[in-house]
Parts: sequence; C-alpha cells; structure tokens
Amino acid sequence: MAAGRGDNVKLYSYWNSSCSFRVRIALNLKGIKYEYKAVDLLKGEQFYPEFLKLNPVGFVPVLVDGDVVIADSFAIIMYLEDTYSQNPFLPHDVHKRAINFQIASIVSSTIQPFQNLRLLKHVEEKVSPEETHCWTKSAIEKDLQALEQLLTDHAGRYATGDEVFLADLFLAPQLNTAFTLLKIDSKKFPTLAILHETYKEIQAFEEALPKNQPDAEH
Ligand SMILES: N[C@@H](CCC(=O)N[C@@H](CS)C(=O)NCC(=O)O)C(=O)O
Repeated sequence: MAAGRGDNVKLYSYWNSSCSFRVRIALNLKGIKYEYKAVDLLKGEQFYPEFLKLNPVGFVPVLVDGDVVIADSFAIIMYLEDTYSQNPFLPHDVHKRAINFQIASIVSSTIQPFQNLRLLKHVEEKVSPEETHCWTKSAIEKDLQALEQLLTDHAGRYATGDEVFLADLFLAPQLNTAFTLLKIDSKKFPTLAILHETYKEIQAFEEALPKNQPDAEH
C-alpha cells in the first residue's frame, strides 16, 4: 500500500476529542490540507458500521490519506512524520527523542484513558457524575505532577527545548482539557501553565483548538 501524497486527506475527528486535537495540530504543522469528517461521539457515531470499518475499536481519530487508513493518534502522527518530511516532530538527539516519546506516552497511555467517554459513562452508572468528575480530576492531577517534575529538567520555550516537537503535540490538548475543561488549578503546575499559554500563540495549535472546529458546540 503506497503512502499518500497529501492531496486527498480526510480526518475523522470530534471537536472535543483531545486525541483528534493532537492530529489536527500535526496536520497543521506539516501544512497538510484535509477534509474534516465529523464523528459525533455523543450520538454514538463511532459505533456506526461504516465507521467501524475504518477503526474497529470505535475511536476517533482516523486518518485517510489516499488509500492509506490509520487509526490511533500516535500511529497517525508517526505516519505523518515518516511520510512528510517538513517540520520534523522528532529531534536528532537520542535522549531528547526518548523524552519526547516518554511525554507522549504518559499523555496517551496514562492520562487520557481516564477521561475517555466510554469509561466515564460506565463509571457514572456506578457512582454519581460529581464523584466521577472528582475521581477523574484527582487521577489527572497526580499525573500532571509527574509531568511537571519531568519537564522541569527539559523544558525551554516548549516542552523539550526551543523547538516544537512531538511532546508538545500531546501536551497542548491534554493541558487544554485539564485547565480549560476540568478547571484544574494551573497555578499548581508552573511549567505546564507557561506551556499552556505559549501554545495559544502558535497558529497551528490555535486552529486545532476544539472551539475552532466545524462541529464545535458553543
Ligand atoms: N489511543 C487512542 C485513543 C482514542 C480515544 O480514546 N478516542 C476517544 C476520543 S479522545 C474516543 O473516540 N472515544 C469514544 C468512546 O469512548 O466511545 C488514540 O490515541 O487515538
């Protein structure tokens, strides 16, 4: 299967999905124009048979690039990195590269699953929405503390120095969820709070924000 040429790209996305947000940033940074295909997670469109053909797990995001179909934000971002050489997401320095993978992995495998819709729905059936919210917030705060500690040793203007790399693509959506949606107090995380503000100044990040998507609910 040939890698796409970037002239027929579609992104299946939900405006408020942090995993989709990561990929939107990646596409914007690579300068790849794409067709936005909204999948309404609240209506359960992720379980429609035609969507499950693209991603049997029933999650957004899914990228279609010509005849290439890829699901999972990490896999999609690495595919974009390997296919489109402009604005690389990975530094040459192997240590810095590893730290980028570490941060991306903490966000995608440790933190984000706590805010996953199907998990939250399940927990809310057992305990109240308020209790679920408190549990999510405290779980995420604990992991943000770990990220804050890690970043103290590595951050420059961005997460791992003065250039935007993979870690930033994962951090920006996570910090947006934590500080904007969940209203976690950013003062407890000084390095993360500065990064959160810095990301707002980058056009590729700003245009990828949930509120700027065609399916956004205001
Ligand atoms: N590891 C996957 C996780 C994808 C994921 O959790 N997507 C969420 C939105 S951020 C979703 O589609 N949830 C729908 C559901 O829970 O039914 C990735 O990084 O793409």
